[in-house]
Amino acid sequence: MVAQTVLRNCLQWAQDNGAFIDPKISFRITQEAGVAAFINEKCSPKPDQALIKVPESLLITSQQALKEFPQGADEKGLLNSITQLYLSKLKFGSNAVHLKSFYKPYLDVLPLELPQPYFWSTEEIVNLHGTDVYLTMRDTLNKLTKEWMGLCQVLSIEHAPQDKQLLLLFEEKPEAAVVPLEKFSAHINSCKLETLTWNSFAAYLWSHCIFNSRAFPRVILNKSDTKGSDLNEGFLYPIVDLLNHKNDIPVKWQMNEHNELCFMSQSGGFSANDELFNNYGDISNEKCLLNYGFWDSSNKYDFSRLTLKLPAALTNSVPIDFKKSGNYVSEDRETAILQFNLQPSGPLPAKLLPLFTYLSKLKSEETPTVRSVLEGIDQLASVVSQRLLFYKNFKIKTASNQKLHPHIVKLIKLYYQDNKKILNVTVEKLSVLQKKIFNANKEFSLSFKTIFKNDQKFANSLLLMFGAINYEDLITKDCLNDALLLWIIRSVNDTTSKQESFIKQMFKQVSDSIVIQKEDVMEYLPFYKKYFPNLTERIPEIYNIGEWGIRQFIVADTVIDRLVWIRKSNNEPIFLMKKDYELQI
Ligand SMILES: C[S@@+](CC[C@H](N)C(=O)[O-])C[C@H]1O[C@@H](n2cnc3c(N)ncnc32)[C@H](O)[C@@H]1O
Repeated sequence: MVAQTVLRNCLQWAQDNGAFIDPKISFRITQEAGVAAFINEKCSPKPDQALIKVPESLLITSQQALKEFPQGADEKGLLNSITQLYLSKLKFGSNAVHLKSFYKPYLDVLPLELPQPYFWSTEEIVNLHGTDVYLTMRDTLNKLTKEWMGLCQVLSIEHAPQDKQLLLLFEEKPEAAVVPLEKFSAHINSCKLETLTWNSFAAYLWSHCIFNSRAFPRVILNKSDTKGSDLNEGFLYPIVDLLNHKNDIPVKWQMNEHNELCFMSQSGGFSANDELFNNYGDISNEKCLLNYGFWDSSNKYDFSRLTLKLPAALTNSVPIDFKKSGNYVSEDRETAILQFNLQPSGPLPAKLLPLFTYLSKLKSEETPTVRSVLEGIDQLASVVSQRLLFYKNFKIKTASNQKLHPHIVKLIKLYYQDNKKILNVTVEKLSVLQKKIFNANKEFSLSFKTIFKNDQKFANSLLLMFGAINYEDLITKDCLNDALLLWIIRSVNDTTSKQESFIKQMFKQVSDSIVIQKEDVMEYLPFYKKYFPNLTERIPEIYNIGEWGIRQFIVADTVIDRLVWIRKSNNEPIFLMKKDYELQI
C-alpha cells in the first residue's frame, strides 16, 4: 500500500502542473481499496461541473511511448503494448531514468504490489484449478509472454537475464502448446518487485495490470487522429485513476477547450464522507477479480460462466448462429466450445435452452416439441448441477507449511460461494420453467402413475407378474419399462376405449412404417419369452385379447422413444402428445 506522503506528493505534483481538484474532495488511503476519494461536505455538483481537471500534458499516452521507442512507429496494433513497455521503463528503469522522470510523483503512487491474481503465490493459485479464472489467467499469460517477446524483437530490446527459464519454456514448446499457469506463477514469484529490471517479463506484466486497471480509452481525448485507430487504445489519466469503481454510477470524462481532461460525477447529491467513485464500465466479478483484484458480492452484473465442449458436427446441426449470438468461443475440426453467462437474476441466456432442446430432439421430430424442450431442460439442469457440485465440494487447499494470504483466501471463497449461488438459482429457474411448460401442456399428457392408479385390472396383473403392490414397486423392482410396454399394447388392443388416442395413433404410425429385421426379433426374443405364453394362460382377460406378438413389442418400444418423457426429478414416465413447441431463437 502506498504511503500518505507519496499520495500527498502526487496530488501536489498534479496541482503544481495545472491540475484542478475540487476542494470538496480529499484522497485517503483505505484498508479495503487502497487510495480512495471522499467528499468532505454535503454538496450537489451540477452534471457538467468538473470535479477534477487534468491538463493533457500530465497524461501518459502512446505518443510519449513512441518518442522513447521510435522503432515502434509503424506497429499500429502494438500501441498499448508499447505504452506498457514505456511504463515499465519509467517505473523500473535504472534509477537515473526514474528519478529524472517528470512523472516520478505519479509513478510512486502506482502500487508495486498489485492485487490481481497474476501475482498470487502458486499455493494460492492452485485453489483456482478447474475454474474459468484459472483458464483465462493461463491463456492471458501465454498470450502476454508471446506479445512481450515479439515486442522486444521489434524494438530490439534485450531480454533480462532472469527471464532465461521463461523464454526456454516457450522455445521448447511447439507454437500451439500452452505453458501451465503454475510455471508462470513460479517464475513471477521468483522475481523481487523492488529490484525488477524494466525489460523483464514481470515488469511488463506489472505494467499490463496497471494499464488494465487504470487506463482510459483514447477516444475520450477527441483527437482528430483517433478516427480509424484502435478503439482499445488507452492512456493513463493521473489523479482520476485514483478513484475506485462502482457499477451504475453515472460519470463523464470530457476534454475542455483548455485541453484539460475533466471528470464529472452525475450522481446528483453527496453527503459528507461519501466516496467519490468512477465507473470502469458495468463489470462482472470475474472481470473485477482478473483486471482489478477485488470482488463485490452485491454485483448485479455478476454471472457464472457455463462452458460447453460439444462435437462440432452436433453444434453445426443446430439451427442457431452461435457466432452471431456471441456464445461461440472456438472450434477445431472435432470440437466446438460455447460459453453462456448465467446471471443471478433475469432470464436464462437466450440461446441456451434452444441449444439443449435441439440436442434433445429425436430423429422423428422435425421441429422442437414439448417433449424435447422438457427433456432439454432436464439435460441442461443436469449439466448445471454437475458444475454446481464442483463449486460445492471446494475446500481451500494449502500445504501445512504454507500460509495463504487471508485477503486472498477471502477472495477465493467468495468466488466459489457466489458461483455456487448463481448455479443454485439457475437450477431453481429451470425447475420453475419446466413446471410452467408442463402445466401449460397438461391436457396433452398422460402420466403412467395415473394410468397405474386408474387401470385396476392392469395393476393387478402387474402384482401377479412382478409382485408390484404399488407404482413405486415398479421402480424398485426395475420393471417399469416392461410394464410400460405391456400397457401400450393393452391400450392398443382395447378397441372399446377412446382414451389415449394419441398413443394409439402413434402406434399405428410406427407400425405402418417400421421395417423389422431378423436381428430386432432376436434382440426382443429373450424379453418376449420371459412373459409369453405364460401371461396369456395366467391372465387371459388382458393378455389374450387382441395381438400380443413380438412385433407389437418392437413397435411399442419405438412409441416409448417418441412419446415418453421420463421426468428426471422422480423418474416418472409421462406420455406426451407430439406437439410443436415454439422456441425464440
Ligand atoms: C484505478 S485504481 C483506483 C485507485 C486504487 N485504489 C489505488 O490505490 O491506487 C484501481 C484499483 O483500485 C482498487 N479498487 C477499485 N475499485 C474498488 C472497489 N470497488 N473495491 C475494492 N477495490 C477497488 C483495486 O485494487 C483496483 O485494482
